[in-house]
Amino acid sequence: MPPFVKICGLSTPETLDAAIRLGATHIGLVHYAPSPRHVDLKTATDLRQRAEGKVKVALLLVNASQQLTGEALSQVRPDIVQFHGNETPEWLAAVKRLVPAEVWKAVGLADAGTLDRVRKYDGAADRILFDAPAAALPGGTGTRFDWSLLKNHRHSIDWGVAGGLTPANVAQAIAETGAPLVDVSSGVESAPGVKDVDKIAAFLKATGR
Ligand SMILES: O=C(O)c1ccccc1N[C@@H]1O[C@H](COP(=O)(O)O)[C@@H](O)[C@H]1O
Repeated sequence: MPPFVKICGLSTPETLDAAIRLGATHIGLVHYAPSPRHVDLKTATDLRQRAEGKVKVALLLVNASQQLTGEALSQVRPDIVQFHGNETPEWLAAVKRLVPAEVWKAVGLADAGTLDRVRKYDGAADRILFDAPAAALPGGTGTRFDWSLLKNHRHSIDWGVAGGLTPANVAQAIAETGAPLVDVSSGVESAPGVKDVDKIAAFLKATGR
């Protein structure tokens, strides 16, 4: 059974429609001003409504204030909120009590010890997304981590792999980690923030979707 596939950082109706048509199970909208994939809340809401009932929509936030988080979630009404900064388990649990959305937490996977430390999110998050450790930006940089850290990985909640995935390496990432979900952003772009439909197609094909 192929993993779930999330295409993150979509910002136009055309690329959103293509991702859905080509078989993505999830799409991501980035609301984080420093990102080249940032969309304002009006655009995020329009794209979310366009995708309604066709694919699961994640809204990605990074260390957003309480006010911004509330505004974004009540306006966009995503299926999933993906926290990609230093958000605490307590913060995730508080959000989960308030909104009817899945809560995901991205974590930079630097070493085997991270796998133990990340268990603090069990119970607060619905899914852990393993990504490369944060660099200039906390994600979306095309940097991969050592997939062997996830060999035979078992987790009590759902999880997935992100970071530096491309059409050329995603099959290997799936084979090495057994990830139930893979997430890609810059690996399906022709320039930062510009999604490439041919690369999205190649990526989905390589996952078995
Ligand atoms: O996509 C972004 O611009 C972004 C900005 C800030 C935090 C996370 C971001 N994207 C997420 O990072 C992973 C990895 O991206 P990439 O495939 O290595 O480019 C991506 O899957 C998004 O979920």
